[in-house]
Amino acid sequence: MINRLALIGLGLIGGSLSLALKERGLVGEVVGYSRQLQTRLRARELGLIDRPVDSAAEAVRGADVVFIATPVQAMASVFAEIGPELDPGALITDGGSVKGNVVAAAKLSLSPAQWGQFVPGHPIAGTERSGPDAAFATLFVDHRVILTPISENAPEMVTRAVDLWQSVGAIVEQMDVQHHDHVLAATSHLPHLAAFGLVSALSRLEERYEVFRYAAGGFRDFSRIASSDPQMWRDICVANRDELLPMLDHYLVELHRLRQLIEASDSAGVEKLFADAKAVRDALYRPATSQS
Ligand SMILES: NC(=O)C1=CN([C@@H]2O[C@H](COP(=O)(O)OP(=O)(O)OC[C@H]3O[C@@H](n4cnc5c(N)ncnc54)[C@H](O)[C@@H]3O)[C@@H](O)[C@H]2O)C=CC1
Ligand SMILES: O=C(O)C(=O)Cc1ccc(O)cc1
Repeated sequence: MINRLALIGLGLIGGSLSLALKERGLVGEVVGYSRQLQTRLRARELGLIDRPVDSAAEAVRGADVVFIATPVQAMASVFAEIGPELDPGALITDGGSVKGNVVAAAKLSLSPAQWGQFVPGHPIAGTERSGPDAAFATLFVDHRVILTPISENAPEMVTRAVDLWQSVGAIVEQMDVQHHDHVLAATSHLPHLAAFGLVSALSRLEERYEVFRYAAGGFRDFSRIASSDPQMWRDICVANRDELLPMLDHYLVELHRLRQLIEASDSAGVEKLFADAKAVRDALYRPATSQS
């Protein structure tokens, strides 16, 4: 049971965690801060928080759990601001999609004792929607959450972070920071880059209106995540550039290979590449029915 939860960043992720805890009766009071007053008021209206406050520092005062859910590049200023007000027993954790830059920012701003209270985390659950209105209580159910504990964490702090996420239905795994950023560059950051890039490229075509008018389901599926929040994804791509750029180059090599196969009218080569990719994708998602 959490007595007082401090939520910093009142959007999809922060709001959903709060709703999930509230729905289960696992939290006493939720105090919330988000940069814009309008967001704070809307979060209270929607029942995501009980008490809006005017600063991150004020939010963490007296809180036994602090959850930071701002875009990742905003977290450095949040850590700097909350340091002086943190309770010595508080669990500090976050939901940022990149862990390396968040961990570095926390280390820079927190005192040595507070640094051991910080258990970095990342729920692998979300949607393309953002803001307080996008939050919903079941977001984390049966989804993975990756924790990337640091060596200075007391085991009790890590256990509290694990319990927090398990209590809202998530499946918790642990890995080191660098490995997290490497893997997520491949499975999440690169696909978002590809979707934003495809929509951007098509939108620059002279015949763009016709192109989009005749877009089929495939375009809709592939491009959904290009409706995600631009600021959030700007932060992720820049923060994780060291892992993302080699992954992007790897993808470009594959696209170039595909281009060469098509240019050579190498039907067998194209089919083999597609068949191999289909087998991997089908094995991952095991379609209920096969229609071929
Ligand atoms: N959207 C998604 O599907 C997922 C997002 N994440 C991560 O969770 C974090 C939050 O993402 P969302 O909830 O989707 O974003 P969101 O845009 O819905 O909410 C973020 C909130 O933080 C506020 N904010 C920005 N700068 C701030 C600052 N300096 N101080 C206080 N508040 C500030 C924004 O105004 C906004 O209300 C990000 O780090 C993101 O990478 C993790 C998993 C999934
Ligand atoms: O909308 C989708 O399908 C997502 O992929 C959501 C998402 C966005 C960012 C994350 O760090 C994790 C999950």
